[in-house]
Amino acid sequence: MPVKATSNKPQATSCKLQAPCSLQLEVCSYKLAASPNLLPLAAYPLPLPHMSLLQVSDLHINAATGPVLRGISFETEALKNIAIAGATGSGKSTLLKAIGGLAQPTSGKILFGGKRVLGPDERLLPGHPQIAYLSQHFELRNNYRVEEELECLNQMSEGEAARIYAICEVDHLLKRRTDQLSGGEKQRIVTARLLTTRPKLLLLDEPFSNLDLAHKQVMQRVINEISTQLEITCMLVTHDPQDSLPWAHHILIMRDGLVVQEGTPQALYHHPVDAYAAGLLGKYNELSTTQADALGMQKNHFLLRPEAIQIHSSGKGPQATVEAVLFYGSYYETRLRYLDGSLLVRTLHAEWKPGDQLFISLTA
Ligand SMILES: Nc1ncnc2c1ncn2[C@@H]1O[C@H](COP(=O)(O)OP(=O)(O)OP(=O)(O)O)[C@@H](O)[C@H]1O
Repeated sequence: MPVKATSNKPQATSCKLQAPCSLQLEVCSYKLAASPNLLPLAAYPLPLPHMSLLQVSDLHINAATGPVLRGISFETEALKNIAIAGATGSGKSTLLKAIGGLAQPTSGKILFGGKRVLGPDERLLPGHPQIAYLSQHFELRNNYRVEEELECLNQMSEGEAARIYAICEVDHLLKRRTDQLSGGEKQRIVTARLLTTRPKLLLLDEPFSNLDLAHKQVMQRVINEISTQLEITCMLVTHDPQDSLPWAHHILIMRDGLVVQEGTPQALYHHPVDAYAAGLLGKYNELSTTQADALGMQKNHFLLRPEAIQIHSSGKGPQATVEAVLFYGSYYETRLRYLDGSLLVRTLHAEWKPGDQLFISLTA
């Protein structure tokens, strides 16, 4: 019987670093039965090419209110784009924070380049030197120039930093004050600031959630360049399948603190384990037995994507009545009344109107 994650948010504490400048770190604090002792700072060698970049094994995080992560295991290689999808409260942010050393595991292991990632209870300064976490709640100091903000964590030469600023499309903003920026510009500056610390893994927590289409497209371009030009592995939490499907090499589907399915975008889109997984990656129809039988499908219960059904104005086969036709720019969605339920069908053209009787079949 799965344990439901609670709806209480974690205690996010802000840890202000003073030197060389202040940076907000989001650290999750959980009440643990026993906190491990402080361990000495470890050396962080780069992972060898044959090694997994990241290995998460049986990761559990318990909050005072109940389990948040309940035994997560997966591994990934360098330069594979990983997307994490899941309903609100399924544990996506907590997983990212644990990977970044910002949330303390209750049990289980996170290895980065073969070495254990220490949690915030085990390090004086929470976080991992080669893992950067871009929070949904990033901050810039007020009344500073962008170039001053960017200097604060910079470990790079002038030329290298200039490349980062160009990739993040902030090079034209360097002389601006931080209170004269849009949300999207601020986000790219925080991203550039993180990149000047030379991370090997960049964790992006819903980076598109507050952006309009134009800023979103810029950020998508920036993220692509970060992995291709800078060779930094990116892991992205997103609610939108339009962000994850074309970008990811591998997707993790989370539910109630568990990874319930993982695989390539194609495998997950076409073969979801259940309606929950199907719904996270796009629209779907869940056919009744009657509907499935009439379409010649064997199973009692069947999930069908809207584009897996064809509409014909004449012919033979099951009939359906048009209820609504919705225009989405590059395609139409037609809602049909079909036997004991409805059906959503995606088409490029729509020559029919509500009330029309049509024939349907499965796409070959
Ligand atoms: N420190 C904590 N104490 C208590 N509950 C917590 C704590 N951290 C997380 N939770 C709970 O665990 C669940 C998972 O939270 P998390 O923020 O990781 O989910 P999420 O999938 O990222 O959600 P969203 O998509 O809304 O950002 C939520 O129900 C949250 O309230």
